[in-house]
Amino acid sequence: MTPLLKVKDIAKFYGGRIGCTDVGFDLYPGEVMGIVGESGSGKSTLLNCLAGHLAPDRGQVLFDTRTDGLKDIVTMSEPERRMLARTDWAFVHQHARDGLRMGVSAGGNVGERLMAVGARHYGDIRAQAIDWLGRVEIPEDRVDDRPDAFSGGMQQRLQIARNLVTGPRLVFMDEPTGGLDVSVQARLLDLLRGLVREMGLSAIIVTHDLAVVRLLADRLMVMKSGHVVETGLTDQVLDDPQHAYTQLLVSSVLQV
Ligand SMILES: Nc1ncnc2c1ncn2[C@@H]1O[C@H](COP(=O)(O)OP(=O)(O)OP(=O)(O)O)[C@@H](O)[C@H]1O
Repeated sequence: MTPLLKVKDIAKFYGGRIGCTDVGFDLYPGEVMGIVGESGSGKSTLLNCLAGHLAPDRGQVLFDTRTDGLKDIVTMSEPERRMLARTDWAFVHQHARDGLRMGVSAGGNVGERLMAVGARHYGDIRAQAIDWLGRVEIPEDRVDDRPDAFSGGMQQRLQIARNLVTGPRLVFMDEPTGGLDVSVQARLLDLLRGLVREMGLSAIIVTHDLAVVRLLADRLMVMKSGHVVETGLTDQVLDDPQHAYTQLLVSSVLQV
């Protein structure tokens, strides 16, 4: 099987400081990869390099495009990358307002993504938007409200609807439950898990929360100081960590 994403020897430096280095892995269709590590370990730098938001200093990020097979997104033209970001990719930001248009209604936020991939019929777009609001547990009568009128959890669910409505093949998530109350986090995690399974999504999830990866990720990559120190199946890594740093990470969570 061809990997959906093939990452080869990625490195990004900020002046003399390491952002991330020597990162390589394959992600197969339907697979969810978690990236964990303490603050400053390079998770966001790596995610942004993978999603085409940041140009790495070295390496390749090959994506299995529908038309041309594996193509390096690092050397791809900007319009091509933008097209991918609108169609096959989705990016769920930690702060919903970074991924939403705050001046546009909830229905408009979801519908806009559909229009970006060519939907034109107003009635269909509105119906699909309402259907997706329902899937993320936002009542239909809130469709014309702006995101500012929503709670943090609702905003995050709206951002997820906006991202998934076009059926992307790869979803990048940056701390999707960060900054929310614990009870809201649990509900959001449940919802995300359901959607990921139902849609057979491939995803890369960055988080410092091991509970998030335990629930969502098939595989785990542990980062420290810009390097990957351990990879493996999520349960294996969390239940039997091999690297001293992973052991510390797991035990510090258990003590909470
Ligand atoms: N724009 C930047 N300019 C200079 N150094 C940066 C920049 N962004 C990140 N870094 C540095 O790169 C390293 C990795 O940072 P990064 O934000 O990727 O880590 P992280 O694991 O995502 O952290 P957090 O969980 O706090 O977001 C850190 O040493 C950080 O200080």
